[in-house]
Amino acid sequence: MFLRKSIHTLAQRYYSTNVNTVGVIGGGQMGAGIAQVLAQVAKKNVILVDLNKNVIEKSLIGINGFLQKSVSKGVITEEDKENTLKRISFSDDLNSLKNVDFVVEAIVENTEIKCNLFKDLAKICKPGTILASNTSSISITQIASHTNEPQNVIGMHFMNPVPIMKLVEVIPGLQTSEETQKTTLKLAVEMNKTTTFSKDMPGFIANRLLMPYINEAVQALHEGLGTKEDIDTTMKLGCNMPMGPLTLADFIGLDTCYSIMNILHTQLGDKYKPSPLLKRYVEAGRLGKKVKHGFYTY
Ligand SMILES: NC(=O)c1ccc[n+]([C@@H]2O[C@H](COP(=O)([O-])OP(=O)(O)OC[C@H]3O[C@@H](n4cnc5c(N)ncnc54)[C@H](O)[C@@H]3O)[C@@H](O)[C@H]2O)c1
Repeated sequence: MFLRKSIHTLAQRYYSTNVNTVGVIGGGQMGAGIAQVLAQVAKKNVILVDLNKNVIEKSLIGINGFLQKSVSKGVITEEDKENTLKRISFSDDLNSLKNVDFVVEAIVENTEIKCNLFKDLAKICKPGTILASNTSSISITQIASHTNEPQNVIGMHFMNPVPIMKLVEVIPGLQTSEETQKTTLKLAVEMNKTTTFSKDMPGFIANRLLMPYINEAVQALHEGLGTKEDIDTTMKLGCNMPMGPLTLADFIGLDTCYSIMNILHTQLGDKYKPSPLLKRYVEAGRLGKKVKHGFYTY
């Protein structure tokens, strides 16, 4: 562990950015994880903003719980935990981001809501602030067109759970500058993440490949090809997947899966049509693990 920590400290020194304070918008499962890693690993000051005060409370409990587990396992010290928590502040007011150097947006996967948020951010944040979106599928170029500095807008797609998963997909939009790309890559290194680049196409690389697989599993369940356990166990034990596709869908959030499939369907054609059963689950509010009820009950 010592060696790994030293290599990371060296990489951080070599690649460090001028970013001191980062605003994270959306305190759901992704936003909370991004805020934690920014504060814990990259040692940034973080302002986590969510419109919903209950979510803010839940994020704090979640981050605290994750850090406490790491202390119990001996991965970090009690002091590391306290210092991480001190670096994160919480707000329900977007104006609290007026002095940040970098923003990571992680709100609901909805094109109109994201575009409106970026329009507001362009008015609130100081000129030169990099605005990154953690969108799973929405065009970065389209989001950027709602700001007055599209060169500063970029996709920074983290994987779930953020403190554990190594990858960040980086997606430059049509007008994203080299400078914005460099700073984003450096920030990802400071967070101890590995990066890949994807063209700004629906779903980028990860979800262009993953979502049709999950959707097909839902369709298989819809057609009665097997029970949910049959489908998940077949893929887990038969194909060495770390978890079955329906369990994974519950983990991601069925609303998020459905939104991504809709973007793929609208922009890439009928091959990507969401399964009617996925739609039904979303209509029923059975959104997966985050609400304790999806294909499975938690
Ligand atoms: N869930 C995943 O596995 C995963 C993985 C990678 C990327 N993403 C992407 O990350 C984003 C967030 O996903 P999530 O799973 O964390 O969703 P989530 O439903 O857990 O959280 C979304 C949060 O955004 C907040 N919110 C909504 N509108 C807001 C606004 N205008 N201002 C401030 N807060 C607002 C909501 O209160 C909620 O807390 C989505 O774009 C999703 O596609 C998700």
